[in-house]
Amino acid sequence: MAQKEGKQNQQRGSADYVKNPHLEGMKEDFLYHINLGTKTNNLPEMFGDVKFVCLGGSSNRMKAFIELIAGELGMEDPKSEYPNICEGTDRYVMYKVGPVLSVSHGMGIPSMAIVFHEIIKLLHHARCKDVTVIRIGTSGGIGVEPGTVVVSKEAVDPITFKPTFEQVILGKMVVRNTKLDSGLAEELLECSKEFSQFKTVIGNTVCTLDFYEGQARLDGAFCYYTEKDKMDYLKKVKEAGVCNMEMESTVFASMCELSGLRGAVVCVALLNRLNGDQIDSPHEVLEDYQHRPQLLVASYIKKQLQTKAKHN
Ligand SMILES: O=P(O)(O)O[C@@H]1C[C@H](O)[C@@H](CO)O1
Ligand SMILES: O=c1cc[nH]c(=O)[nH]1
Repeated sequence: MAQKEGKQNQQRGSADYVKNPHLEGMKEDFLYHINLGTKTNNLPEMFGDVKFVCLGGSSNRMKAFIELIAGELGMEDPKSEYPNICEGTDRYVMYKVGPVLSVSHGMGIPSMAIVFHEIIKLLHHARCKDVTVIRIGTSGGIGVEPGTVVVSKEAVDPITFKPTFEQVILGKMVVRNTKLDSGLAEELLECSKEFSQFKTVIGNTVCTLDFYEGQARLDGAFCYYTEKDKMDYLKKVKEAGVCNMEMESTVFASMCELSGLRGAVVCVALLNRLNGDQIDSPHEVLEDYQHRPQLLVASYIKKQLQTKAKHN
């Protein structure tokens, strides 16, 4: 059942990020997986100034990102202490410096969806406005050099390569739109020009349910297809304008669309899947690759904040 939800699209930038009448009647909304609540914490005081939320799979990456942001914005903590706001739970981590929130989302669609529901409600309860959300991640490149940063034009499903995300709700299949903010993607691409040490491209991103069979790898625990089947599929993927594959972009984009949040997906390609499946580059090389989307997004945020400050 293709729902019309996505078409009722909210105005981007509006603070009305949640669309749930049930929330109003609740005594407390406890955001269980991030260990924060509307009664337990003063969310407007803690988060009311948030303008950027950056999400990425791993806890260490998101800690490194907040340190980078602190440096870029000249807000370093002399003691280098960036407390994990979600300390009371080990599901996700969250760091904040000025108007930037850095949050881990774990691996895969369900993990991303859970934390993003709670982040959207957090923004709502904190009465945040004009928030931009960016996933900074890693991916498998399709026909691009390892180390290339891909800014997603569209997050597409792995069967039809259309910008849709399917979710089972009340036992029925609901199809949601996953169109990303094209203006934001272009702004990020423009910003990437200052980084001559790596290439940045815009292209579609396939979102899968699995890293191995879901991404046509030959090196999983099970594989019931041939190398030719794999290459035929990856060729079709490439022909659909896809530059990379990862595991969270469609649910992320669909939730941006539903909430009205401006969203982008910026992932580095760790390898070119047309040349292999194993990610076996040296640790330092992978660290350097993983740092690239962070550099680009941190620079973008800095510029946006500087422009805003000039106009105020
Ligand atoms: O957050 P990252 O970019 O690391 O997420 C991608 C997609 C999967 O969650 C994971 C697989 O290695 O990498
Ligand atoms: O190949 C890859 C690499 C990182 N993340 C993915 O989902 N796939």
